[in-house]
Amino acid sequence: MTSSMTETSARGFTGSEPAVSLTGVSKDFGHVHAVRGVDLTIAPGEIVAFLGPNGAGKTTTIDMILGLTQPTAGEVEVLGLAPRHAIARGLVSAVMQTGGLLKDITVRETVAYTGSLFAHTRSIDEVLADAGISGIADRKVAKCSGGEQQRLRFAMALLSDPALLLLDEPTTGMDVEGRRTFWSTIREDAAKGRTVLFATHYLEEADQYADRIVLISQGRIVADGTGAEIKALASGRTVRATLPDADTAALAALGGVDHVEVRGDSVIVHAKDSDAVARYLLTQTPARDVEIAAKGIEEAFLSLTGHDESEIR
Ligand SMILES: Nc1ncnc2c1ncn2[C@@H]1O[C@H](COP(=O)(O)OP(=O)(O)OP(=O)(O)O)[C@@H](O)[C@H]1O
Repeated sequence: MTSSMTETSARGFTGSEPAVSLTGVSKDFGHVHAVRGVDLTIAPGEIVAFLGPNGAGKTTTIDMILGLTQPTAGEVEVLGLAPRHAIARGLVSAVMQTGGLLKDITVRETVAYTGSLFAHTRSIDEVLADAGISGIADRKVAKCSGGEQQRLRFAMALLSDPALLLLDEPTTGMDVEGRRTFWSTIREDAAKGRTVLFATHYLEEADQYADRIVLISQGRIVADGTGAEIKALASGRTVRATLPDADTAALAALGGVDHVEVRGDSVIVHAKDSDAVARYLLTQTPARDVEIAAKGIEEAFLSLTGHDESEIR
């Protein structure tokens, strides 16, 4: 056990409770059902990606874990405590996407200023080193790249030595190299035992940096597994064609077809063997405008949410 985790236990967290426990959690904003009946347990030390398209409910769920918003129904526990209590004990920190930095002070001054707001914190040099920004400690925030500013936010989040770190789309706007450096810093730190939950739109990012991916769509968990398991769901291709009155049963019966959908005059077929579908459409039907595309994550969500939930869990 590291000294930091011993210190964490002194704040009432023994490490035996789940880092995050959501039971039947829903959140409505008026008539918008942002989160619908989510059950999720994250064990201490896991690195979990919340993967989902725009509006899936990722931020709303993270906000509930942070105690920033209350669920309409269900229960949220963080390290066995109500979110607000866990935050008050410094057990949870967050790295959000933007905002919160003063441009005219240096990186070190920013961390020192944040540290001065807490009663007990780790040393400034230690968190700068863990976030990989000791070398730019005297640089003005305004002169830091987007990636460096995110690592500064990460350093600030490390001051309380949280057991749980939440990151909401932390690499938005960063280039590939910036992303890689940012994530290798996070992973190195997480290896010491910190639990990390991050939201992302990118399957690749989730696959590379998380141990487990929770796929969320329209407020529901539609899949939960390793990167390889989730990638298998997102593999295959989509064949689209203009075909009024498509015989969906015949299409669904073709080998390797996962899902058939009709939208107006178009038919959309998700399939492992797209050639067989295209051949069928072009030779056996009056289909026009046949297009084949790799099934991206958005298509995977569509095909997943088109299934009965019990089939894909
Ligand atoms: N304060 C609010 N008032 C009304 N509707 C809201 C509010 N916050 C979120 N929503 C709605 O709830 C749904 C889920 O939003 P949320 O921000 O959680 O999704 P997300 O997965 O984080 O999306 P993104 O990737 O775009 O950040 C959306 O339909 C959104 O418009």
